[in-house]
Amino acid sequence: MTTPFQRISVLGAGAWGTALALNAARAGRDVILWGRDHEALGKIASERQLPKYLPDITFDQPLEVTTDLTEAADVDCILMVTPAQTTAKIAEDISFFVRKGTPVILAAKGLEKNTQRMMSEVLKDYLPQSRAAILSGPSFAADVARGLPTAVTIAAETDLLAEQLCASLSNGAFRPYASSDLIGVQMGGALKNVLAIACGIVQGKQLGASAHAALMTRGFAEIQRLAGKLGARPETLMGLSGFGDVTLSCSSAQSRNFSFGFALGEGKSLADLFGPNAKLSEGAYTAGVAVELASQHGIEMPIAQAVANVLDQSITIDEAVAGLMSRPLRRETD
Ligand SMILES: NC(=O)C1=CN([C@@H]2O[C@H](COP(=O)(O)OP(=O)(O)OC[C@H]3O[C@@H](n4cnc5c(N)ncnc54)[C@H](O)[C@@H]3O)[C@@H](O)[C@H]2O)C=CC1
Ligand SMILES: O=C(CO)COP(=O)(O)O
Repeated sequence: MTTPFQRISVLGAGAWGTALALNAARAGRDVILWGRDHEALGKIASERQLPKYLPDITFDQPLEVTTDLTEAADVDCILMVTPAQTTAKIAEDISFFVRKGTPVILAAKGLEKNTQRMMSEVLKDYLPQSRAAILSGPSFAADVARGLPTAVTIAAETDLLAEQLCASLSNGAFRPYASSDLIGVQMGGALKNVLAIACGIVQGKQLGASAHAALMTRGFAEIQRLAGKLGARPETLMGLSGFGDVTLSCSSAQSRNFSFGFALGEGKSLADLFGPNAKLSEGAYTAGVAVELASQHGIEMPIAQAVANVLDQSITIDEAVAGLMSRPLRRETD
């Protein structure tokens, strides 16, 4: 039988970090949740609630919390669950305390701006003594926090480690599948957020269900092209962390990326959407990185390009739609 990692810390007490901490507790693990907001952590510990990120949910598990990174590093396994652009800083802050060989599961779905690094590359640079893993797949934090069922993929460099991590986090409502395709699992998760913004725009602008399905399909082809070029395995992209998460995030208003796009499509301004109470939309950061990577690798990603251009305000949504519809005709599978 695969031995689970018993003592687990979760770095990041937002929606997904808190949901994953609850999930690990349900799996029978000893969990400690690290965050920087004393007040929010206090509410999690004393009232079993996180109103800002998980409204209307009272947790079925008690959670131990800390603001001390040293304590959070003194565990058998770490889950890093803060936004992608913060992974480097947190990995750097904790690096002195993490023991050699500690598995670190990365759950952020994004690519780093400016450096274009995947999360596993960030980890290698700042926490080289750790063993990287990726958790990704169709999983809204609120669903997981409520204990609703889903399945995800956990990738690690060895099958044994991936299986151990799956055994550590699985419970009656959370079914992880093991993989050794770190690139495929993280690229699927990062790129689907860009496509979810595009699909939200189409819905918000009322371009119709046919446009939505066509965009999702062609966007998925783009994801397969870029991720495949970077080394992802095709079967990974057809799995939970690729097709599965595209299906979820591109068709549900529960997705923050989809609803960000929807609001844009309805005519909300970018200034409003990036305002002080803005919800995290990882795709807004990843769009530009995806386009840069595509250009470096000679890959066409017209939908990601259109999202990036709408976000940098170099074109309007109407121009983006017209541009996509007037591209030269070609074979579907080229
Ligand atoms: N919410 C969801 O349903 C899912 C989210 N994810 C991914 O998980 C990652 C985190 O997302 P959420 O938890 O949903 O976001 P969130 O916005 O709910 O929470 C982010 C948390 O990170 C903290 N944080 C931000 N900057 C920080 C810093 N520099 N140092 C320490 N803490 C910092 C915030 O205070 C907050 O507690 C994202 O990459 C997202 O794509 C993945 C799967 C599901
Ligand atoms: O990744 C997610 C679901 O699998 C969450 O998506 P959003 O960040 O768009 O809410």
